[in-house]
Amino acid sequence: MFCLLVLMCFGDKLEEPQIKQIENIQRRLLLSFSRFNILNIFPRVGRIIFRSRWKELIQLRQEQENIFIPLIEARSKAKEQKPEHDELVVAYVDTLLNLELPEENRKLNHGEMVSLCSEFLSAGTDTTSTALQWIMANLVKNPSIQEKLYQEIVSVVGGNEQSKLTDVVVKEEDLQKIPYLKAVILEGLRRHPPGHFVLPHTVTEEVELDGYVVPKNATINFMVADMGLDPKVWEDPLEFRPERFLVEGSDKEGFDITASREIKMMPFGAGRRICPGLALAMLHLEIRYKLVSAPELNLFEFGKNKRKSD
Ligand code: HEM
Repeated sequence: MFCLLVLMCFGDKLEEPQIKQIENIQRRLLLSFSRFNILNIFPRVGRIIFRSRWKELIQLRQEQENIFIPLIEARSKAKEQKPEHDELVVAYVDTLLNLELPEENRKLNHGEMVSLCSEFLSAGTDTTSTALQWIMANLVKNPSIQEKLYQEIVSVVGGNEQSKLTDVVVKEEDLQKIPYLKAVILEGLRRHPPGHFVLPHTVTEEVELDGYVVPKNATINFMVADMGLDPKVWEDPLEFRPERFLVEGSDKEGFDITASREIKMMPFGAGRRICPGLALAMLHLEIRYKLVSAPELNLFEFGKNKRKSD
């Protein structure tokens, strides 16, 4: 997942040592997050009291810039050298290089681009892979669901008992014809959302909600995981039952994951701060799912073998 996002971010297939370097700095920054967060509370005093922690943060950031900026500059040069009509698959960095901030009438500086690339890599890796792990765990636990999904995929992409699914190329447009797969993924996100909360939000004006006054500037959050388990909204909420996401009397999946019509669950948040990677994540979850059916990692076979030995 991380390698894929690095490729999407910087556009070039990097060598493994370079990817490892990026991974290493991202991991160190992420793991130090809670230790550095204290510097955010009283920045001026914090810098003096926690001097060594501040120094460590500056060093890490410098290290991150030293790795990211050459990649951003390389991309900028490549774009200059290649005329517009040349085939250069658009990378996230390209969109940042093109971006003009309308209110300030300027381009992004290198520091801002580094932060945005860092956010892109961190926000998309563990979320998607955690979701995928829960979905796979539930398929192993529920062989009948696994079988139904397997049959649906085979019926769309072809293949029979002898041929391996990996012999068949699954195209993005095939995904539309596999609504049960989408339903399985939605059920995974309901039952085990990777984030139990959204990012902290602030109310811009005082509001009254259910008799409680929420003062202006208060930090608020939402219990995402509990929403998906609310028995008033979901029948047998603890059960893994993808069918609940299929429209009754049809084999189509018809759930609005953007929560724009109603909010029954919000694994990606809701409203204008909704996860900007939602569509990408859903695509990765669907595509990745099929990739794990490679013989050496065959989830379907794993499930079948397990059933036999049971
Ligand atoms: C299953 C996968 C994912 C889940 C469940 C998820 C969930 C979320 C949630 C709950 C938020 C906070 C929304 C809020 O504060 O209201 C968020 C924010 C964000 N997500 Fe995702 N996400 C996923 C994948 C991705 C991917 C693949 C990317 C990009 C590559 C991404 C990029 C972001 C960014 C940049 C933000 C911050 C947006 C902001 O500050 O307003 N996410 N995500």
